[in-house]
Amino acid sequence: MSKVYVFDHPLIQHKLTYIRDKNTGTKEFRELVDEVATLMAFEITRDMPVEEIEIETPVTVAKTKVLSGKKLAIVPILRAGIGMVDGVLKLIPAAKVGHIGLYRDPATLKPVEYYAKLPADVEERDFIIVDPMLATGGSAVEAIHSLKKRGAKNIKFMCLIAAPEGVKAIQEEHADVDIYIAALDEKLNDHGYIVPGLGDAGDRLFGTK
Ligand SMILES: O=P(O)(O)OC[C@H]1O[C@H](OP(=O)(O)OP(=O)(O)O)[C@H](O)[C@@H]1O
Ligand SMILES: O=c1cc[nH]c(=O)[nH]1
Ligand SMILES: [Mg+2]
Repeated sequence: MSKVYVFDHPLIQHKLTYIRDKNTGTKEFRELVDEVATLMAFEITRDMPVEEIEIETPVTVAKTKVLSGKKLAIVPILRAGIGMVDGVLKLIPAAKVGHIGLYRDPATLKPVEYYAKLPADVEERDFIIVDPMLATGGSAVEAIHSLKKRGAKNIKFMCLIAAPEGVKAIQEEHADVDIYIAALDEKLNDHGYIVPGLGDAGDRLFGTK
């Protein structure tokens, strides 16, 4: 069963409050999403493998640790996932970036894939899918299928706000994928929006409404 990690760090919760606030404008919304993505990347990389090397400090020779070079890729679900990419890359600049284009049909709420481009060495990489919202879970489940179909084996899913329905959908379809969220909200409304949520993440990031 997928594990669910809720990052309830005070800095993340504080910034999330202003992300949720309807009076927060596009510029500030984008900056805050970027900052929270960096803070979440710090937590999500806690289990990254390290190896010991020997270096010389100005004082002596020391055995010390560096990342062991595990290959990573970040995959935003277009469009809204784009808002989280730079924040993650600040901490993991060597990661490659793939893209999965999905939109949720407003009538059926089903995801429609319109684009997919991943790094060539898919099978050698660990993947972090990023998207601010996990609502019905349709988009996340489809994006994970899309990555697995192309050879990805080790996948994590990271989002800002999740509804219980979305968490359940990933757990039922992809029990091997752990879920990392900043807040677990109450429910979905009749239009499939997360309550209390933050509204439409893509529109708020890109100013399209
Ligand atoms: O869990 P689900 O019910 O599938 O909903 C979540 C999806 O909805 C939003 O994307 P949207 O379809 O609004 O596309 P956009 O990013 O282009 O705005 C969001 O960014 C997720 O990808
Ligand atoms: O609340 C929601 C649900 C899906 N997509 C969004 O952007 N917001
Ligand atoms: Mg949207």
